[in-house]
Amino acid sequence: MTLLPSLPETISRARTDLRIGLPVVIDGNLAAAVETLSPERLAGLRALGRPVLVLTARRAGTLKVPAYDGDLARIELPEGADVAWLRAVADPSDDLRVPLKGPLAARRDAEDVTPHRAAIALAKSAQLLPAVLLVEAPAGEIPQGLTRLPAAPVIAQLAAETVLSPVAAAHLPISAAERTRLHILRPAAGGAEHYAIEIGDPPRDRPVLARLHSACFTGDVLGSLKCDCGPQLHAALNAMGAEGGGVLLYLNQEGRGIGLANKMRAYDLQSQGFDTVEANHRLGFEDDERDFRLGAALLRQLGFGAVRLMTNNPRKVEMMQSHGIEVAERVPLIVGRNPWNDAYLAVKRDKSGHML
Ligand SMILES: Nc1nc2c(ncn2[C@@H]2O[C@H](COP(=O)(O)OP(=O)(O)OP(=O)(O)O)[C@@H](O)[C@H]2O)c(=O)[nH]1
Ligand SMILES: [Zn+2]
Repeated sequence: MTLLPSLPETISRARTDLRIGLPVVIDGNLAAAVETLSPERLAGLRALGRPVLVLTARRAGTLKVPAYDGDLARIELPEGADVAWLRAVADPSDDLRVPLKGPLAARRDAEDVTPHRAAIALAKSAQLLPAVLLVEAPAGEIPQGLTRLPAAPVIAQLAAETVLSPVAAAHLPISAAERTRLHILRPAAGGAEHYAIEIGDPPRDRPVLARLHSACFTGDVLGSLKCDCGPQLHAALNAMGAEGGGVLLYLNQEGRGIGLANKMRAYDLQSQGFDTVEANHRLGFEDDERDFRLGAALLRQLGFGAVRLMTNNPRKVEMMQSHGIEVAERVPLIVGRNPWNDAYLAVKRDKSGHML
């Protein structure tokens, strides 16, 4: 291990840089997150060349801008475009109040957009709006002291962040089972930690009752009626306690991987009439940004090879099976329905294929 940062460590630094408003350097381009960009740094980027606003095809689609790069759109900045203009284009919260944001001209020249793709992937990984400003800096004019990253390896690394190291574990009596052990595991690249809640004596020689539970602060902690996460969490723990053994993976993939701030943006859009999928798309995200390979890696790391998976989401079953975990049974987990989440559950059933 040299004293210099590895690629995962550099990515970890880059996430923080983007979140505090610093640009990063990707293959000679400076890239900054629109969400945290200051007027001074916008001026600094403009002094280097002609910045372009990079959006995902999902966000571009809601703005009626063609995504000539397939999954991305590179939008020219009109004269005088300031931080407020950039934010209004990137953030959909005002789309209905200020519907016309254009005209927006998208670049269609065949430049290599790998740096643009890496910048968007980093913004998503930093749980920021997936909108970045990118400018090619003339050689020799890249400011010293900024985090530098290679585009293609960043994309590959972000897609493969499933290596976790156990950090600590302890006995934690909970109401569902007094013999419970909480494990904390940390990814190599310094991203969010994830937890494994081991109930009783979960068998490793036969399919174990298991659940991959995605963090939901609003549901798990505040008892939100907008979703079914809280009741699912406690029903799963209680079932494992009653059975004398099970494992619940608590994956920090809040908001189906977009983070709590973006989930609250999505909730605000939902209060304007969009459904959960439309809201994610309007923000520039996919329906579901989670990487369930994490769950399979965690189960294997804890010595489990076969599960009876408590879920209504067939995609979780498929992902476990395709990543080496035998799913002997899908155990339905239909709880917590109420008038506030009826429509949400219906969208999960009708648009995301959940078995509800
Ligand atoms: N972006 C977004 N995320 C949501 C919304 N409602 C709940 N979530 C998140 O969705 C995740 C839970 O995923 P769900 O789709 O409800 O259920 P699932 O985990 O895929 O499937 P089950 O195993 O059956 O629970 C949690 O991370 C929640 O924070 C929403 O309206 N928008
Ligand atoms: Zn929830």
